Amino acid sequence: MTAASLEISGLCAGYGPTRVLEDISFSVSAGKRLGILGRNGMGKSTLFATLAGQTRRYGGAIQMNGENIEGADSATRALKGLGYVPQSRDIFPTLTVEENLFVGLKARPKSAIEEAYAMFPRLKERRRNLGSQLSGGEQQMLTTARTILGQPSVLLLDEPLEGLAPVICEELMEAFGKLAASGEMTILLVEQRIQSALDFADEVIILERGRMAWSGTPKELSQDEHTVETLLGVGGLH
Ligand SMILES: Nc1ncnc2c1ncn2[C@@H]1O[C@H](COP(=O)(O)OP(=O)(O)OP(=O)(O)O)[C@@H](O)[C@H]1O
Repeated sequence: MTAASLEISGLCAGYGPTRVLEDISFSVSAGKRLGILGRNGMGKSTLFATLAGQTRRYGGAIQMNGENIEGADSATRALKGLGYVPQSRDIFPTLTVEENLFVGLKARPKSAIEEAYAMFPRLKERRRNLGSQLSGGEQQMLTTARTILGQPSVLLLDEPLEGLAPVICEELMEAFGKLAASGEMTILLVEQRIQSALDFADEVIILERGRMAWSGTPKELSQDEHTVETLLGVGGLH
């Protein structure tokens, strides 16, 4: 597993005739962490779905390690190392935790699921439970672990903390921090919990009505009250 760089330039995309993203350009170096912020409906999930090849692209380029992938279908992008954990926590409800994890292994040996259990020990405790019997936090752990077993070089995490208790959020953010620190993955995180995203990220971008409205470091953002208030709709970060 080796982290890949990601370069997005002039990306325009949407759904059928509806344009959502306009002229999005940014890059993330291999092994770095990008936080993507913005209020509801500003295009964050559409950006991830577009990177994963699940929307209509009107123009622009997506490069992983310098290779253009915007013309490839979703399955090919996944094979090239793009791992996407959607907001919907797509697990198989009628399969057990362990069976769900087997799906993520692709051609890897079954023993590799120990990597998932090392990252999320709760999943090992619940390995014989059905997906439908899991709590929201456990479902998030399962869908994340299943994607990571595929050894992605770029990982897209869409609002992993949504609706979860603070203690579970901490557990997840700690696991993401370890993954990022391993240097084996480039991680893009969409998150409404602004402080969690800022604690995690090396760089941040903010989307506003489908366009890039701001980019900089977490430190620059936390010192820029005007941007925080106008683009994120909150009065301050501390
Ligand atoms: N499948 C779809 N078909 C048509 N329009 C869509 C679809 N999914 C999202 N949209 C529209 O695209 C725009 C951006 O939505 P998106 O879900 O990307 O925003 P978001 O920033 O991720 O919001 P949230 O934080 O609420 O998840 C919205 O106007 C939304 O209504």
